[in-house]
Amino acid sequence: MFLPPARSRIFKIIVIGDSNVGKTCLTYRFCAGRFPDRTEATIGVDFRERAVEIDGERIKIQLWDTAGQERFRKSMVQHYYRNVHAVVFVYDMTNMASFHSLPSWIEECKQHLLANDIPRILVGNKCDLRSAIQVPTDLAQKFADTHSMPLFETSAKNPNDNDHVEAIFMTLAHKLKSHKPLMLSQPPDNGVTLKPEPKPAMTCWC
Ligand SMILES: Nc1nc2c(ncn2[C@@H]2O[C@H](COP(=O)(O)OP(=O)(O)OP(=O)(O)O)[C@@H](O)[C@H]2O)c(=O)[nH]1
Repeated sequence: MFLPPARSRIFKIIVIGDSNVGKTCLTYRFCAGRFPDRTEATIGVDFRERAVEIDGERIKIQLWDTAGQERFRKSMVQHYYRNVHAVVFVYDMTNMASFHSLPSWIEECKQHLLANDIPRILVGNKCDLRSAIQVPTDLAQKFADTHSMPLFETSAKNPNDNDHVEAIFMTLAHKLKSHKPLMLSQPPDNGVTLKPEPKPAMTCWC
């Protein structure tokens, strides 16, 4: 008897933070395995997806790369937060203002997310720009502790950090596996224009 293959469970993760902190580059690094050749300011939301295998189960990680610029996100905000399984807050380690913006991103999240127990992580990006770093690790760690989030410092650009970017999203994926995810056969259509990336050939990092 022919049995159709089981559909993968899908987890929706939103990536938020100020404009220019590297949200697009981080999501691209995880889904395509490399730094993008060029990026432009995200308008509304971009969407990337990657299938991974955890403990023998294939799951799909759907990354919602949101616009950091207020004028590009206004009308979209309610769509980002629908059915979210996890949140990644990103700041730029070379830009203190992006770190100081984090409380307002956390507040926005609080206003839109119904469940309080959604996994959240904090990512300081651009650690490759060593001489330009403005946000000390101990300050970021204190902030992360206050908000009960794990902190990761990484670089979407430095190829040596590829494994680290992997680890960040895979840590989330492991956490989510024990949560109750959405079962979807295609990206949700909430009236948002989603731009799927070409499917990269990826293997799972474990
Ligand atoms: N040196 C360095 N530059 C980075 C890194 N990540 C991103 N950038 C650069 O930072 C700039 C902004 O990156 P994006 O990924 O487009 O930033 P974003 O947060 O998605 O910006 P919005 O779409 O406006 O919200 C680009 O010029 C990237 O090349 C990194 O890890 N290191």
